[in-house]
Amino acid sequence: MAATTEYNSNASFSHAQILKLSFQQLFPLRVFSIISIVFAILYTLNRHLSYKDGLPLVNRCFALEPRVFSRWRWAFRSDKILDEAYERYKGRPYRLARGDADIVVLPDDMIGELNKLPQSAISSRKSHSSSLTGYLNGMDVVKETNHHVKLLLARVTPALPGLLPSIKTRVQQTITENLPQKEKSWTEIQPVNMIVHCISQAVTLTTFGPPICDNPELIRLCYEHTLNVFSIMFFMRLVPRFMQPVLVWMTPFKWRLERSWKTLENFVVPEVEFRREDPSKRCKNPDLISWMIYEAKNEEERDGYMLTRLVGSVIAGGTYSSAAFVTGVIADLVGHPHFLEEIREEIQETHKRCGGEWDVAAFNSLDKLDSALKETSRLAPGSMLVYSRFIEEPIVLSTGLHLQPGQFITTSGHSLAMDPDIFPNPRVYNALRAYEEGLAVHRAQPFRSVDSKDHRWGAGRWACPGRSIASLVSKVILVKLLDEYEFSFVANRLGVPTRPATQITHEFVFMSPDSKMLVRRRAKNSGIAY
Ligand code: HEM
Repeated sequence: MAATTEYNSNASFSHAQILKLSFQQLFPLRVFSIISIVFAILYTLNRHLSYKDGLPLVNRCFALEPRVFSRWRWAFRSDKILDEAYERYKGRPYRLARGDADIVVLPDDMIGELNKLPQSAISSRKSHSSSLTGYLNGMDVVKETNHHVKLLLARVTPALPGLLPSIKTRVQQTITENLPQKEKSWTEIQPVNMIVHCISQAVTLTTFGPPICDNPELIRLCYEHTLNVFSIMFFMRLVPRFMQPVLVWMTPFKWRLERSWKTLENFVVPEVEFRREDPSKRCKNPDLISWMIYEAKNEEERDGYMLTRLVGSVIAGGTYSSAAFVTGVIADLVGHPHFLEEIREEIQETHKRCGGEWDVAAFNSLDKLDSALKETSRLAPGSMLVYSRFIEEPIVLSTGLHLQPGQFITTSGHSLAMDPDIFPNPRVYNALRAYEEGLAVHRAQPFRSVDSKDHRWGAGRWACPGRSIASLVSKVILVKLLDEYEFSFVANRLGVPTRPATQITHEFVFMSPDSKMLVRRRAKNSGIAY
């Protein structure tokens, strides 16, 4: 037995020795060489897939990193990514991995040069369509034509003074119907959802004209449609492109959007057909649809289905962006009551001066309110990336940087807005910043102007074509609300009244439609009646 034991223990010893030997000898030879080959392949692939233009890459750790990581980091910490990139590369171009595309972020001073390029060289609409996942929510129609953009600028904007009385009446009616009229007690409301009613009234008026613009179903459709378009984009930008066409049908938004496109079609197509029968008589009203039919250059541009899609894209561009913006202005002023008081005084004085006749000149003379609009849009712009474009022809910039067809470019409006060299104490809210910086410049470059240091409307030929509508309608709503109502914050879980949060998802900055505030009617107000 002993011999056997000895034999066995000897045997196990020799096995262990053999194993150790084989491990030492074979592991380095086989496994290490496999690992080395894998690393060599990965290294070569990584180098091969890396860009060769020397631009620093932001938000991707290495070329082979799965794009979904960039998508998620960008979705939830885009402001920090832009802040870090600006700190390292201020004044230099860099490449931003957003997950959906790698975008060259150019310094702001390149915009002048890019604006001089022919229209065929860079496209804003192809870039917007891609960023908004246009192929999933129908926003890709904007790739086909710029008919709507041109007419918003060339026809609707100059018609605004004539449209103002109708805008004011509708805003006043919506406010009276939707806001509580109690003076003694506070009522909790969802301000974005309330203000979106006012904006939708103005958007349907400028887009469709009366009487169809007052159809309650169309007004409701206006903001529901926008909500679905943006919800699809927000969720789908989180998942890889190859999964999007399937996954989108698993969200309720896609089904709702399909229905809202159909309903919009039922409004637009018969209306277009009716107006097309006699454009010289039926396209006289100053509204976008009439102008689009009247000034169409081909059959496609006056086609009812095409116009449905274009109108849908205008509605989506203007509705919630403006509602969230107006709510942001109110929330900022409530958080800084001394500014609110100054602006209320300005409204009261203007009311007296214009004798209650609130025309465009009266709204334009509200220098302090205009300054507050600039400040809120600086701190919470609709999008942190502005001047986003798709390159269509090879371009060599004066710095020697080559831009190739198929590439996306953009600029970071957020980085400029937060640059202390441009806006001192940039994180501090100062409603009168622009007003105090210099009244002459402030008046020459009001809120609706594209000449702003933070490019709140984008820049150049394709800056937001709805900026004058957004600016005027915001003022119409704010004058009435600030003068006639008092707002307050709802207490958080610790009992502290807290401003509704500004949220950032991807590059978009917005206030949730679910956010709440308190409101009551002011006993002492100027009695502004539109
Ligand atoms: C406060 C509200 C708004 C903000 C902050 C805003 C901001 C912007 C920005 C930054 C752009 C991109 C410009 C660029 O790429 O250079 C844009 C584009 C656009 N906006 Fe606005 N906008 C607002 C309201 C409106 C309204 C009310 C309308 C229409 C009635 C509108 C219609 C559009 C359209 C159609 C485009 C796309 C233009 C194109 O395809 O080139 N926006 N907006």
